[in-house]
Amino acid sequence: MNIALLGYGKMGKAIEQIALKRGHTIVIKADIDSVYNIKDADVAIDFSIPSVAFSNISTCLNNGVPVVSGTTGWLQDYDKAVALCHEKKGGFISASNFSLGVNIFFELNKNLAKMMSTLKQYHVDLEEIHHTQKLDAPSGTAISLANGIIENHPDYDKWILDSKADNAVPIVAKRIENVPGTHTVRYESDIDFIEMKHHAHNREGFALGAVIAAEWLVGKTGVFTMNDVLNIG
Ligand SMILES: NC(=O)C1=CN([C@@H]2O[C@H](COP(=O)(O)OP(=O)(O)OC[C@H]3O[C@@H](n4cnc5c(N)ncnc54)[C@H](O)[C@@H]3O)[C@@H](O)[C@H]2O)C=CC1
Ligand SMILES: O=C(O)C1=N[C@H](C(=O)O)C[C@H](O)C1
Repeated sequence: MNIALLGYGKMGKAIEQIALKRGHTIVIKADIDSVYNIKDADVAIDFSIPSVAFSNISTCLNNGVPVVSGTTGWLQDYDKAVALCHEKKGGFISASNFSLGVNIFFELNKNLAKMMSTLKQYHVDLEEIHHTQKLDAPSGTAISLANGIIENHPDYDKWILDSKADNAVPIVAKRIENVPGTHTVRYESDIDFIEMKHHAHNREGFALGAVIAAEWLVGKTGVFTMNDVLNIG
């Protein structure tokens, strides 16, 4: 496949390595202010920055190029991207986290929330730790985990960052040099706690998942998630 990388930072470079190993060709490496013809690509993979993600995705969909989006922090425009994809009969996958491990963790989180939904003695907390260059907080993955709890536990209907409130899943965001991404879900009672943690050793899992999603998306029409790609959940 001919792949366009929209964003050639830490993730763009990690994706390039995996894509080349899997026999693909990188035809566009677009970063800030790059000029390119997106139609040169069979599929685009956007790992850029929150303020440009929607514009990059729109460029792809308006030109008939399927697009995989890993950028986080642009959720306010997600519904517009979905509408544009349907209007143009394009292909679009967005995920807060493309790694297989985190997608399994998402399912465990939903199941644990269901089990906890009648056990009022336990209270949930989320923590995410990322490198200090990260632009958004909380992480997209932490928001997905919080939503998994909200959908399955009647005591929670929103999330809150670095604070506490009734009916809110509290999320603490920490920034520490060189951490690729660590997420912890913890249920605490007066007697004990139960904790689930996903720790990425490096960015390889995110990059591999994004390339697998791109391979899967080509030739399909619609809006998809990683559950469709991995057939889990
Ligand atoms: N969904 C997932 O599995 C993962 C998502 N991410 C997300 O991906 C995004 C990128 O992460 P990193 O590569 O670590 O960040 P990064 O800061 O290393 O790279 C982002 C790149 O986008 C470039 N950029 C700025 N304007 C652009 C434009 N108009 N078009 C194309 N590129 C432009 C920047 O110059 C920079 O090189 C972040 O939002 C991060 O949260 C990161 C890892 C995994
Ligand atoms: O910015 C990152 O690095 C990461 N961002 C994603 C997120 O916001 O959840 C995924 C991963 O944790 C790495």
